[in-house]
Amino acid sequence: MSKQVSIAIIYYSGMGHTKKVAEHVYKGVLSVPNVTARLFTSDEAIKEIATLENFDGFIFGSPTYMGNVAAKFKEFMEATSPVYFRQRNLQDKIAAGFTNSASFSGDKQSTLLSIFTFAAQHGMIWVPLGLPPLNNNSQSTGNEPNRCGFFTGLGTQSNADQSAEFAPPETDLLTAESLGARVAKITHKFNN
Ligand SMILES: Cc1cc2nc3c(=O)[nH]c(=O)nc-3n(C[C@H](O)[C@H](O)[C@H](O)COP(=O)(O)O)c2cc1C
Repeated sequence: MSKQVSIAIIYYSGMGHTKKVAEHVYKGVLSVPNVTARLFTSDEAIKEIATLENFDGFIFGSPTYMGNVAAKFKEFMEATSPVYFRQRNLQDKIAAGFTNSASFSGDKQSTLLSIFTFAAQHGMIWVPLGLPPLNNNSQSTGNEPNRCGFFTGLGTQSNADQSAEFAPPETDLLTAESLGARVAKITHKFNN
């Protein structure tokens, strides 16, 4: 019988949009058999930092604020340093990332690269989004999966004048589920 694996989704969200994306990542993870998952805010993760080594895979998410991860998410990143950087307890775990912001680009790539670098410093194994960007030709409707066109991780877009009740749109939430399912399947394969 294959071993059950566990995934932690750790995110920060100031106004709820990134939280909504995180919840759909979580839903995608749970769609895969023999996988358990837990959603942590970055503050919760800081308080329970010693429990993180029990997870097999991680999906990190932050809104893009001023072209990078939010300061509160950076606090979490730095909190892992004394505990894990020297002990290498997160070495060889699976990792992926997502970010949400108001503009289609909005410098989201910078945020994804910060999350990637964080994972790399811990020796984690990075899983990119794995979906082609289809919103890039004259036939595109703008509702394709990965409509923001990122490869490194997931980028979602929430209109600046819409609350988390209305943004990001359904297509981004489905893309988030796809990332969750992909990370769950790869974590499962890697550990079995
Ligand atoms: C301090 C601050 C900085 C921001 N910087 C950016 C930015 O660099 N690029 C962008 O596209 N949107 C930017 N935004 C917009 C947010 O990314 C957007 O509102 C996002 O949906 C917020 O996610 P949240 O509800 O999870 O906090 C910024 C918002 C704030 C409050």
